[in-house]
Amino acid sequence: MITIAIDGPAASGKGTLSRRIAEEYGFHHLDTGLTYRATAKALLDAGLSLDDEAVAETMAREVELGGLDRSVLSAHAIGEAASKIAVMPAVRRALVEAQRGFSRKEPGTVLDGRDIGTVVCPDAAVKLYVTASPEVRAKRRYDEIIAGGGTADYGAIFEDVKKRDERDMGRADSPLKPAEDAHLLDTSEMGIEAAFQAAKTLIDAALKEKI
Ligand SMILES: Nc1ncnc2c1ncn2[C@@H]1O[C@H](COP(=O)(O)OP(=O)(O)OP(=O)(O)O)[C@@H](O)[C@H]1O
Ligand SMILES: Nc1ccn([C@@H]2O[C@H](COP(=O)(O)O)[C@@H](O)[C@H]2O)c(=O)n1
Repeated sequence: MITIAIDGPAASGKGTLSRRIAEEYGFHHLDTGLTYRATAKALLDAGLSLDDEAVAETMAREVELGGLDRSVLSAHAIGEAASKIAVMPAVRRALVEAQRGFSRKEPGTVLDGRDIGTVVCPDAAVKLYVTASPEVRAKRRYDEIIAGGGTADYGAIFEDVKKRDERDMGRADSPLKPAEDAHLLDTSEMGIEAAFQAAKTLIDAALKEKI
């Protein structure tokens, strides 16, 4: 069983890259951000507070990894709520347990998130930390919304990206940071295909070393 751990800040492209890598190697993929989003959505839908850790933990334990729908969970308000409940240790414990179970699937898995290389799968065969400047990430998010037919304000998205970084990097439990043995991949000046090729080169070299 091989696990590839991919971490990085919001809109760095880790999800796009992870899906591509999973397809290339024939591995199962889990976007762990969706597990936080599903927990937050369950609380919002039930009209429950985002501040009650015990209630949030109960919702986290009910998340089904097979039922995560990216199109439903991608709403901005759900992402904001997800990053708020992601600071709660009990929520993280519940979701990390489920994510670790997923990571053991054969023949291999790709998990992306904020704490995969540091907490969820510290023994992953390969760890990548994907990043890009906040300006580039905000522009990618802006382009994504416009391409989907929506309206967007670049300045507001830029502020959101910075706020999300602060919350994810500044929390006490499992803050976003590169694992000590992660390969850094800055895609600020790379397109999707170039980023994939750079990741594949790193993964192939790392896997060869392990054999
Ligand atoms: N290297 C790249 N060059 C240009 N655009 C990219 C690149 N990588 C990803 N994108 C685009 O940027 C947007 C954000 O990518 P993606 O959703 O993969 O980021 P993410 O890190 O998974 O974000 P989040 O954690 O917030 O879900 C998407 O529209 C994607 O197509
Ligand atoms: N391993 C993870 C994944 C996500 N989070 C939190 O969820 C928020 C939403 O994640 P997206 O990747 O879908 O944008 C994110 O901002 C994090 O706060 C996490 O803590 N750990």
